[in-house]
Amino acid sequence: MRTDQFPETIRPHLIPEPGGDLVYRCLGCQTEHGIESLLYTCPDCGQVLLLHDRNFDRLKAIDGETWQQIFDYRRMLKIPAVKGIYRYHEFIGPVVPLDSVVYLGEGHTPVVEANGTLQEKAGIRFFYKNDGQNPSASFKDRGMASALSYINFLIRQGLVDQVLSICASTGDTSAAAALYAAYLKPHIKSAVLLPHKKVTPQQLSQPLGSGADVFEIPGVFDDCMKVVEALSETYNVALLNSKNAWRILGQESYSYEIAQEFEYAMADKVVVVPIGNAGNITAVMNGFLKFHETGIIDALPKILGVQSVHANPVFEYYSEPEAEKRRFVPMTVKPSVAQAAMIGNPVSMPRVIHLVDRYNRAAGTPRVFFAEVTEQDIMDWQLTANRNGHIACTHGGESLAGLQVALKNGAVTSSETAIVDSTAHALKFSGFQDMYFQNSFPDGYAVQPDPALVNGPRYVHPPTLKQVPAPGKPLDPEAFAVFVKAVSDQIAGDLGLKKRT
Ligand SMILES: N[C@@H](CCOP(=O)(O)O)C(=O)O
Repeated sequence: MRTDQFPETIRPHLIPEPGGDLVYRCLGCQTEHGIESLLYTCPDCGQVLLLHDRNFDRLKAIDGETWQQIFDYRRMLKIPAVKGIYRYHEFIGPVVPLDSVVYLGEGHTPVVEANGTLQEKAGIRFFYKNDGQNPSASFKDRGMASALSYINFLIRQGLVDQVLSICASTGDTSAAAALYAAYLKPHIKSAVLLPHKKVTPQQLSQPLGSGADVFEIPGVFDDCMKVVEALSETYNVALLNSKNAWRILGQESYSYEIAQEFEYAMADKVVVVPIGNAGNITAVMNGFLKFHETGIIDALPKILGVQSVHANPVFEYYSEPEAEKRRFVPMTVKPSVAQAAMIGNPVSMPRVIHLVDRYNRAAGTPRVFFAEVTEQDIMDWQLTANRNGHIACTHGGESLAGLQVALKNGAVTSSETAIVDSTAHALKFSGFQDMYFQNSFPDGYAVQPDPALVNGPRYVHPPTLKQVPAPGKPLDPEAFAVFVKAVSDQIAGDLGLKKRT
């Protein structure tokens, strides 16, 4: 559709123009800092930052319904820069001109309703949002598109050049960072730090394939994060973890997409997200708060944050019912199948504390809840989901297991509708499925396979067969006919097939 074919009321807003007045705002001392250089913590007090639009109120001059139409009409545009997370430009990164936007196909991931069997088992109507269908197969691409678009903007203005991006990762962040940095070659090079042997082979292959410098460090993610923080304090590098507030802005698109997908009716919705470094739950709350403040959504949805009992510092913090008595205590994590969330000291914890409070106050009632789940339940629910036509990763299993806990303890009721986050592609974590099927989980995980969920390939080589084909060694037609008959008879027998009459 050409722009002159859109309704007149929408036309002036269709193609976003740079605007807004973004600053870093410190969550500790509230000081604001300019965005001309990349800041990760407040130079005055060391606390984490969020990006704040000092001119946010200008967005309220457009009513909520018109905004809804703007986003809906923008769906039809063929301009790459607004095909991804920048469809919500005014809320994601208003200062970034469209020609600086880096679009690799991120965002607008499918929202898939669970089939009847799975909904019945789960006891609630629910949808998976498959963020594994992003370019590097996780939700981190949303944040990288934002952070790298901003860096690209700085490069184009001649404010920076030859950037070295750096991040600590349990796998997904490094894959996303390396991918987006590779796209901006030669201006950006990337280096990633991974905890040695705590990243799946598929995830390790991703930054290697994108040409990043990959460093493996003894310890766990939290140790890598400390090294990355030290490097970013001492050297001229661009930190790409979600400590970088531009990452949070991009990940807010997850909330905007859910709102748009459900026609902006959020009153009866529950958004379920797993928590690791806590950047995602931060972004999800902040995103919904912005849409609520501008009247784009009718209400704030419930948010359910889920952690494994093996890495549950956020859950532990909120398990103290009296707010004044809560103390955050970083923990030492144990092995978890939700490996991307094996984090004991989430960098966004101060943001979570700040935003949970704001969210609940804006809603006028508690709307943010937390659940902890066992490793066993994570695996069982992941496999159950996938047996019902999904591609949930272990974190998708964790989210679904958390929804069960919330239904049992009454935080969520069966009359609501849940949107469950599968943060990455199931294939990144297929090794855990193998361990489950082969009953080979090391003791630390405490996972025992449910025989009803176990599966494995069956090798078919009937003993009567004298010859079988091999690569480059086809059988002669007669021997091949014997082979086909013997093999198909055995498979038909195994499957209990009846002959055609
Ligand atoms: N799960 C993460 C850990 C780092 O998270 P980030 O969002 O702070 O970058 C990963 O995939 O590495």
